[in-house]
Formats: sequence, C-alpha cells, structure tokens
Amino acid sequence: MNTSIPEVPRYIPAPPTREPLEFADLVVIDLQQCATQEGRDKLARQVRDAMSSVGFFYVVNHGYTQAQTDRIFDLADIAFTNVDSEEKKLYAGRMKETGSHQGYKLRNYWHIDSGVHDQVEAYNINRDVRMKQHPVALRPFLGELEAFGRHNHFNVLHPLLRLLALGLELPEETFVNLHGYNSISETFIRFMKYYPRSEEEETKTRNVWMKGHTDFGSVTLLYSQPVSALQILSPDGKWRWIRHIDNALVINTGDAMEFLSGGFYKPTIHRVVQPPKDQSNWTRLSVFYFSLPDDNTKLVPFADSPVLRKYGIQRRCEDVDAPTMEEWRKGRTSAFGQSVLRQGNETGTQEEVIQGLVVKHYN
Ligand SMILES: O=C(O)CCC(=O)C(=O)O
Ligand SMILES: [Fe+2]
Repeated sequence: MNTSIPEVPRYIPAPPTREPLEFADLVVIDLQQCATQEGRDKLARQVRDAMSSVGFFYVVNHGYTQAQTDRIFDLADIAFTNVDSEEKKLYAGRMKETGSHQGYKLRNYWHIDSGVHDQVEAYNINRDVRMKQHPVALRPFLGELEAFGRHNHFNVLHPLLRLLALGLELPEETFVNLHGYNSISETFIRFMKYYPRSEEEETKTRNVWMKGHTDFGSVTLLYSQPVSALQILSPDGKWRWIRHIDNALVINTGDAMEFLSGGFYKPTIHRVVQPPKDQSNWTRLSVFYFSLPDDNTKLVPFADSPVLRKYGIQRRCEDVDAPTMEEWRKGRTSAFGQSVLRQGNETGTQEEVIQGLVVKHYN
C-alpha cells in the first residue's frame, strides 16, 4: 500500500485591496495573554466591550504559525479544485432534509434575490472527521484536518469561551462545559470558495453575495483572508468592511450565545458582498470553525450571572419554550437559503419563523 502523502499545490490568494474602504474598527485580542489570570481578566474586559459594541473582534497569537495556516488554505482548496463536479454531487450535504451541515453545499443552492442564486461552494466537515466519507482527494489529509479541528477547539474556542464566561462573572468553565470535544454536537470545519459573478447577477442582487444574517451557533472562528467582501452592520446602521490581518482570526458570536447570555452577547449581523474592483477577478477561499453547544443544551440564560442580575435578561422566548441547540440548528440549517421569506417590518429586511421565533435576513 502506498501511504505517502500527495503533493499539494500552493493556493495563491489575491493581494490585499488598495481601495479606501470604510473598515470596521475592531479590537485585537492577544490570546497568549490567556496564560495568566491577570491576562484573562484583562482580555475578558476587552471581549466584553467588543461584544457590547461592534460584536466582532480579531484574535492573534492563537498558536498556528503563518505556514500552518497557509497549509490549511492549501488543503481547503483541494475540496474545490481537485474534486470534479460528479464527485461533488456524490458528497453533497442534505441540509434541508437533515438540518445538518456535512458535505458540499453546491453552487446555486441559496436563493439571494430576484431569482438569482449563489456562486459559492462550501465543504463542511464535522470535527469528528471520520463520521462521514470524504472525496478521494481529501482522504490522505484527514489526520491533518482532525488536528486542525482539535487545535481550534482546545486552543482557540475553549479559551474564548472562558473569556465570555468571565465577562458575565460566571465560573470560567461554564460555557466550556457545554462544548465538549467528544459530545454530540455539530461543531464543524467549513471551507468555502466564492467565484466571481456575472454583471447581471450583481445588478439583480445589488452586489450581495450572501444576505445579512446572524450565525446560529455560539462562536464562529474565521481565518482572515485578503479578499475583502465581509461586512458587518454597525450599531449606527452602516455596513462596514472587515479588514484583513495576516494570520489573524475574525471572531463573532451567534444566536446560541445570545440565548445563553440572556441577550448580553448579541449576534452581529454580517453579509458578503462583491469584492472591490482590484480584487473582482479573484476567487475567495475561506476557512472557518463553526462552534455550537452540545446538541442537548437547552438554550436558556445563565440567570445566576451577577452581570445579568445587574443589567437584566432579554429573552427571545420563555425558558419553557426555549429550543435545544439541536432543534435550533436543525431549524436554521434546513431553512437557510431555501425557505420562502416574508417582508420584514424594517425596510430591507425579510423574515422567517424558526421554532416559533422570528429570524431576520438583511439585504
Ligand atoms: O465568507 C465570509 O466571510 C462569511 C460567511 C458567513 O457569514 C457564513 O458562512 O456564515
Ligand atoms: Fe455568517
């Protein structure tokens, strides 16, 4: 048996944009400072401030070198470049039917606007990489991908969850205990590749590639990459661009963290739009670690938090009606890009109802 690891072509990303975009001003969290209690207390305050203003922040010194990160982008590209369309279909995810992200999201699956669909391919891998079969070209790299998942889980996600608990003056392990590496949960790696679109598609969707949304999990880790396209909705109602920082992670929290923190950590609305002119002919490859609490977690607030006692709890529903993580992720995953949305109350918004709760989408 030939057990040698095949050569992997280098993925060459676009140079960063030189256009004067209006970038969001985000704090940079130096994760190395988590090593001491004093460092954690300081970072917890920074994270809390970020979460109660813009809702996104960067993480640096997360333990992966630039070369290790580059390697993951090289592996990510295999899923798109070295797998033909017939094989992609064999490994297509059944998101609508199963409410689970595993396998490919093929191009043209999400409805964006005015009959236009997406030009984005994604490949989703549960952190338990052996749960499902993968395309032939990826099989030699499963060990590396598993190590990547573990790194994200233990060296980035768990430290961040400790900071988020400290910010609520809860025991440090409160959220870590809901994100077991070996528990039943959907926490997964996502690779994503966006392809340039036609002028007609751009016009009909007013340059929106992925509608404004909140993530449904607890914490999203995005490996910063140079093609500008991600924007966040700022508290003043303006969309601002996310700036690329070499080997940084872009972090945001999602619906699950909003439920668990009684509205204290609000999920920030973000969208993907056409990149600026100097990058418009490039593809855009992204790498994520999407984390979700264990499936059986009941999404109710930690009402004992002294911070919540002081500021009050905002519930999206009564505790008895609160969904479990499994119910919420299945509802949101099945519907995303597939459900028929109704006009929302605010201009530019559309809505759907998941588990009895209103979920908004922004154009
Ligand atoms: O591609 C990006 O930068 C963001 C994608 C995103 O928001 C998502 O997959 O939930
Ligand atoms: Fe998102």
